[in-house]
Amino acid sequence: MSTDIKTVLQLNQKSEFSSTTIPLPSSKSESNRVLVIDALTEGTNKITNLAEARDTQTMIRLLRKNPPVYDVLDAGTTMRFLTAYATVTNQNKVMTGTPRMCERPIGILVDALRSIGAEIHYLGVEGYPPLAIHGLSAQTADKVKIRGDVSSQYISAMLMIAPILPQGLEIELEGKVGSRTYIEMTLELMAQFGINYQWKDNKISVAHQSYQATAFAVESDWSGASYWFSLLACADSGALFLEGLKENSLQGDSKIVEIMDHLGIKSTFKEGGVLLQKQPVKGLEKWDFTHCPDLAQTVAVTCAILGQNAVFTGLESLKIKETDRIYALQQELAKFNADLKEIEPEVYQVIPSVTMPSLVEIHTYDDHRMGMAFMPLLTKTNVLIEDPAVVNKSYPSFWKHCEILGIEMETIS
Ligand SMILES: O=C(O)C1=C[C@@H](OP(=O)(O)O)[C@@H](O)[C@H](O)C1
Ligand SMILES: C=C(OP(=O)(O)O)C(=O)O
Repeated sequence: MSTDIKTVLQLNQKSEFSSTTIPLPSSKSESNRVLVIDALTEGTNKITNLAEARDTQTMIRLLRKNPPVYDVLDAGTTMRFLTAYATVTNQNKVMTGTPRMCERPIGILVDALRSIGAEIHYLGVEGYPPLAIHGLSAQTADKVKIRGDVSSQYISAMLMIAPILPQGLEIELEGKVGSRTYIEMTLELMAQFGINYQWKDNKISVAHQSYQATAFAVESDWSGASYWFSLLACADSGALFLEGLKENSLQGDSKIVEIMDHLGIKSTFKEGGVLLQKQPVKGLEKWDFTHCPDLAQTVAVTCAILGQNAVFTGLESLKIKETDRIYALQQELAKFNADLKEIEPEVYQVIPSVTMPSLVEIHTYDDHRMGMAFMPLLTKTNVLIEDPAVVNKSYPSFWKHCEILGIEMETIS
């Protein structure tokens, strides 16, 4: 997605942040779900606060224009959710995306859809996009087994189309289930649009029924909020008010409150958002990211800066996201003499930085979270972020929000 012209953002060192309000973006995970639900609802919903994220804008554009080829660019949820949507609405559709998207597996979802009667062909490598969908003319099964340890997005995709299927659907989750909070988000949103479901042990059942038109306002994005928690944790002093966040969120990444409580941030929920203040660092010994994988980069960088030798588990899915995030973290942490070291299979330890160069240039690997997670390094040194527009995937106003905080920056082409 990056251009050939190398654009770099220079962030000048700064370590104090006066009490400032940050207007967060809306959640792309919630937005992309309600857009699919909306497309499957017969009446008219009133949906507000949809995300500015490119992933969401792509979803809106594809649903509105309905082209024969759904090019989702690098949006995982858009790829997985629209594959199921195009199938259940019995359309002929080619699903494609960026070269990286065509390396992200989709075979588990395709198998699940085929097992209920869908006709789907691979146009390139078996198990990966691009795909040709030829709809679902008749439902041939009402039960499906899906393994839960690769991506929860396959399960969310099947759940959202389940009420539309003439026979409904029972999904049996096989093995370890990762990103469970995202499955819960899907079900909770479906319930808000009138859908009844049952989740007992490893089986989720959804009978045939209709989505009910309703009003829904998308919440602010907890994943995007995590970078501001990290910035304050790494800063010498200050306070921040993050607008629009609610304590009882549908988003599992609200776990950042608990994680950052160990890393020197006190969070107080108030009318209209959450106030972040500094408190003594209690220390983070270990954390399991199985259900909040998108926080791993934020917390790894924070620990590396704060001298925390934390042990991380539950990082398996990071290798198949926008980039191999484990490799990317290891490469970029090394630039300031830190590491994310695999100490046992699938167990990683943050090796914090002891000496900080006077300038660190961060490569972003076409991954928005690489660009944003390394921003807090500016509390310790000058930072160059390559391809700053990478943040557009989830948080296009990220650098504008850095400016609100008085972070000095300069774009160099
Ligand atoms: O359903 C969702 O909105 C998401 C689920 C997670 O993916 P996996 O289920 O692949 O871990 C997460 O990493 C992604 O950013 C958004
Ligand atoms: C992994 C992510 O998104 P997706 O899988 O939807 O591309 C993300 O936003 O960090």
